[in-house]
Amino acid sequence: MQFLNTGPFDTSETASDAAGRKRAWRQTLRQRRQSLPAAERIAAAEAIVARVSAFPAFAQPGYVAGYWATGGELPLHVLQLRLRADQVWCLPCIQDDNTLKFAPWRPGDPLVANRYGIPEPDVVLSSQLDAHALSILLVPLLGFSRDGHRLGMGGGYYDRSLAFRQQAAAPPWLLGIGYAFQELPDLTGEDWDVGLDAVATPDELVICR
Ligand SMILES: Nc1nc2c(c(=O)[nH]1)N(C=O)[C@@H](CNc1ccc(C(=O)N[C@@H](CCC(=O)O)C(=O)O)cc1)CN2
Ligand SMILES: Nc1ncnc2c1ncn2[C@@H]1O[C@H](COP(=O)(O)OP(=O)(O)OP(=O)(O)O)[C@@H](O)[C@H]1O
Repeated sequence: MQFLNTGPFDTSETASDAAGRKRAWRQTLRQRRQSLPAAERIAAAEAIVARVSAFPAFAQPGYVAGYWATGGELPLHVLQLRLRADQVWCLPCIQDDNTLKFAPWRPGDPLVANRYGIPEPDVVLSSQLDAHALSILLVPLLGFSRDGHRLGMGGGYYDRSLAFRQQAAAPPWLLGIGYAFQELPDLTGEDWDVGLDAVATPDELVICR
């Protein structure tokens, strides 16, 4: 069992201290993300296009999973508009077993709200793709470290759906998306965490391994 008490933290930190630290980070970062001025959010949506495009795997054709930005998440609609003809934009769909599948979505296609009120493509299960079928996933995050650790919303959806990447090489490539202020140098991993291959912020593309 691996705890979060590595690095500069007191080595006597317990698992519940670590959980409390993660909770505090989540609260602070959610608030900071929500309160970002609109002008910065707009600039970020533009700037992220060049950063994602610099990721070598983005040159490959195939299914690109994004997300429908909510709660102050970095918006991806500019990126979606700039996809090439050989790339198909997909959005995550939460399953009954708390994993994610992914469905192609273009503006105008029907949407339905999931359990958190986030829009998902309104398509039958047989039209939804398993994460294995994707060439790249743009993964939403609350926090990240330069070595590819990710702090998410706490539902474990991405870790559960991408567990196979702990043993298998890409694709799908996992590219975290966030603002530079979401970097947490002291973020460490849990046993079930699936590492990110890279993180794109409006300022830079960080290759994690
Ligand atoms: N845009 C987007 N879509 C996504 C994710 C995401 O992080 N961002 N997910 C990434 O996993 C999945 C959904 N996971 C989520 C997990 C928690 C909450 C959330 O708001 N939790 C509230 C409690 C809400 C409730 O219980 O009803 C909270 O933490 O306060 C939202 C989405 C799939 N789709
Ligand atoms: N592969 C897995 N199998 C079963 N449960 C898992 C798996 N991965 C994560 N979980 C569960 O999900 C819970 C939340 O994990 P974690 O706090 O790492 O979420 P997160 O990555 O921040 O959330 P999200 O992916 O939804 O943004 C954990 O308590 C863990 O029990």
